[in-house]
Amino acid sequence: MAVEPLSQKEIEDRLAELPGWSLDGDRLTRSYRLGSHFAAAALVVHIAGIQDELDHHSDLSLGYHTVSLSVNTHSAGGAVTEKDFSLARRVEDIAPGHGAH
Ligand SMILES: C[C@H](O)[C@H](O)[C@H]1CNC2=NC(N)=NC(=O)C2=N1
Repeated sequence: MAVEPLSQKEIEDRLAELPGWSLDGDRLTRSYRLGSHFAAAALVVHIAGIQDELDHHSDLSLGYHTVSLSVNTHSAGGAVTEKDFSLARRVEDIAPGHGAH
C-alpha cells in the first residue's frame, strides 16, 4: 500500500466519509464514549488486534468511559496517509458493536 503523504484535499475528502474523525495538526484523531470502563478496555483490545493485523499503530488511550486514537504514518515522515484512513475505517466498522459513539 502506498505510504505517500495525502494532500489537504485528499484528507478532507476522506474525512467527509468518516464522521467523528478529524485532523489535529498532522494526526488523524477520534475519541469514542462507551457505557463503562470495561467496555472501553475491550474496545482498546479489539483495536490493538486490528492494528497488529494492519501493522499500523495509533497512539491509543483508555480513559474512564473513553477511548482515543491519534495516528499518522511514521514511515511517511509523520504525515497522514492512506494507511491511517484504512485503520480509521476498520475501527469505525467495529466500534458500534462495542456500544461506542
Ligand atoms: C516494521 C513495521 O512495519 C513498522 O514499524 C510499522 C509499524 N506500525 C506503524 N505505525 C504507524 N503509525 N506508522 C508506521 O510507519 C508504522 N510502521
